[in-house]
Order: sequence, then C-alpha cells, then structure tokens
Amino acid sequence: MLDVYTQIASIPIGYNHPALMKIMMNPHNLSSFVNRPALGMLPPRMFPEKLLDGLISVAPKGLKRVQTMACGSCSNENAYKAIFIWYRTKQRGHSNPTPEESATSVINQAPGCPDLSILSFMGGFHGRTLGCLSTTHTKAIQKLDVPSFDWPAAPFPKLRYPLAQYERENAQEEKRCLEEVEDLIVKWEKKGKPVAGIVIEPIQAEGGDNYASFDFFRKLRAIAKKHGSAFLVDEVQTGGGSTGLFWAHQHWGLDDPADMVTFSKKLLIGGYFYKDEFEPDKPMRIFNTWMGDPAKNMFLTEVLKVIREENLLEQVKRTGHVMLNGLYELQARYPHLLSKARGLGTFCAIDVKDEDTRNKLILKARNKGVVLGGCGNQSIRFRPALVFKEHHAQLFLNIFNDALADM
Ligand SMILES: Cc1ncc(COP(=O)(O)O)c(CNc2csc(C(=O)O)c2)c1O
Repeated sequence: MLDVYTQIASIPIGYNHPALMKIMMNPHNLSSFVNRPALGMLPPRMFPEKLLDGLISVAPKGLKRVQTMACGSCSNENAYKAIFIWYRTKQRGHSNPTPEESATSVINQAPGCPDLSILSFMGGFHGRTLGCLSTTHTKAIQKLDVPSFDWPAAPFPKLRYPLAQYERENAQEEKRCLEEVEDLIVKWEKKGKPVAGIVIEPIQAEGGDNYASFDFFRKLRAIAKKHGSAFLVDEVQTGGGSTGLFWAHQHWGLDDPADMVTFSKKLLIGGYFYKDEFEPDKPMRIFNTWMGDPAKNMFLTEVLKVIREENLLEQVKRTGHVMLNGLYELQARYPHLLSKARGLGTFCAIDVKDEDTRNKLILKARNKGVVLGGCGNQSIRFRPALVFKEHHAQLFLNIFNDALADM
C-alpha cells in the first residue's frame, strides 16, 4: 500500500527504516527495551544527557525544558495542570498552600481546587481524556455522555478560498474571532473562572485542516500575554516536520515564544516543552508511573539523525509543492467533487462535496492501493511520512485521479 496517512500522522520516516531496525538489533539497547524505569523517581543515570541529543536538540525557540509523557492526550492533560499550578502560584505570590486550600483540595472544593479555565477553539481537538475533552470541539460522538468543565470555546476563523481572492473578508473574520477571544476572557474572569491558559493547534487537524493566517496566531499570542494567560501550542499532529519546518508554529515568526508546546505522534514519545516558570515547585506534582519511555527516546534520537542526514525537511518542501499543485489540478479537473485544496509542506488537505462522497472516495483509493484519512465533515487529509518523495506524490496523484474518475 502507498500510505498517505501513516497511522494518523505518527510514522515519521516510513515503515521498517533500517536506522530504527538497527537500534533494535544493538545488544546494548536491550536493557532499555526490557527494563522500563519509573522515570519520575528512578531515571537511568544517563537519561538527562540522552535527552540533549534527542528532544532538547529540537526544543522550540525560548523553551529549554521538556517533560516526557506517553501520548498526546496525557501531554496536553499534564500541560494544563502545569498551567493551573503556575497560575495559582502567580496569584498567591508563592507556592505554599493555606491549611484551607489543602483541606478543600482533597474534597474537590475551592479554594484548594480553584475555578480556573482553559480557553480553546471550536473545531479544536486536544485529546479524549477529561480535561482535553473539555477543550475538544469536533465530533459529538467523542464527547457524548462525558461531563465537561465550564471552559470558554472561541470561534476559529472560517476562511474563504482561494485565500488570495478573499484577503479582506478573511482578515475581517480573523479580527472578529480575536475580539471574541478577548470578550470570552473578560466574561470568564467575571464568572470567577479566569482563563489560566489558551490552547490552539497551528492547523486544526481533526476539525478539518482549518487554517488561519500567521498574523492571527501572533495576535493571539499577544492577547494571552496581555491577559496573563499561558499560551500553549498543541503540535501533537502538526509537529515533527511535515509542514516543512520542524514545528508548524515556527512559520508564525513569534517575537514572544509560546509558553508551552505539546508533541507526540511523529516524535514517537509524548510530552511538552515549557518555559522555566512552569516548572512545578515540588516533585511529584506532575507525575505518573512511567513519565515517558527511554526506549522511545532512543528511536526519536535516531529519527532526528535521519532527518538531518537525509535533509528531510527540504524534501518535505519539494514534495509538498508537487502534492499541492497536483491537488489544485485535480480540483480544477473535478470541480463537482473537490474544493479548497490547501497545505503547508506535505501537511495537505482537500474538501469533497459531502461526507458520504468523501468516505466512498477514501474506500475507492484504498482498493486502488492508497491509504488515506478523513477529517472534519468532508475533508481528506494527507499525512505522508517525511521520506515521501516527489515520485511518491506523483504516484498518489495518478491513483487519486483514477479514483475520482471512477466516482
Ligand atoms: C492536535 C492533537 N492533539 C492531541 C491529540 C491526542 O493525542 P493522542 O492522545 O491520540 O495521542 C491528537 C490526536 N489525534 C487524533 C487523530 S484521530 C484521534 C481520535 O482520538 O479519534 C486523535 C491531536 O491531533
């Protein structure tokens, strides 16, 4: 199969890459695979140094610290907790709780359990655990029957395509959404549930590969700063190089770095980078048994080596041009079926006329040997590995054309 979905965007350098297979064959690595440590209490002696060649070597601008986790949901979940701890420490002026805060915390009451909130966006997806689900607004089936926190959800810009033709309308739409963000922050402050943090994806993936301008994100970052809220960029799906830069939010050109960046999928390990001030004041406040997995970190270090040695981020840019230009051509050839071709690097998507036709097209592509994935109500998202070259893209486009001709 030609895989253009790669296990929901989580295979970085293709299947069975020799460099990763070699890791498995090295007898010196066996202990890391067999003896999984409780990293929060008993990290292997060389673990911090090993992070330097791996995760810390790709730390986003302005972030020097990293907390590893297992998956995207637990990365966001624990990043939210670190934000709440930071916010309350800032409000108190120190990190020593009063006896009342300690007593009320264990019975789920304020002030020990404060009424704080995280602002998210309609169309955003941040995971399926309880805190993450309160910031996820994609499909009802993901949220039905699960209690939710009373946290604000702002509108995400609904851009009109082609972007060049609707610049004025789209700028107006983004301005409307940013005004709504500030209104919600003020409203939740008045409700006694101050917004401790804002979470956003650089491209709303599950929600349908929704885009906003880089200027929108720079302005949003400034709003978070203005209101004393942490700014968390969720790079679980966009991170790892598929937009042509290692982190999608690098495209924004932020003067003031994000406070936190969560990751998982292509990085093979979950976790979040964070600014010094978000370091919890005491051990075990952000904690679980494993806190990540040194074996996965080993694979990641090797993946990063391959990305550098094979210059894969430049490859992504070249392949991305072939993909997007090919999608433009197909949308022109099948205007009754396709619209809104869009992408950054090989992180591309296209809309199909309706959900049923989108699902049929994915099935038809699969029967012709191509693995695709849907997102949103009627989009197809393309998530190839970083080793996906121009000839793979052309092969995909030819098969996709045959599937479309067959609809
Ligand atoms: C931007 C973003 N943030 C967080 C998550 C959650 O990561 P996991 O918990 O699934 O590892 C994801 C996971 N993506 C995802 C794709 S399908 C899916 C699902 O639960 O149906 C989840 C994500 O795309």
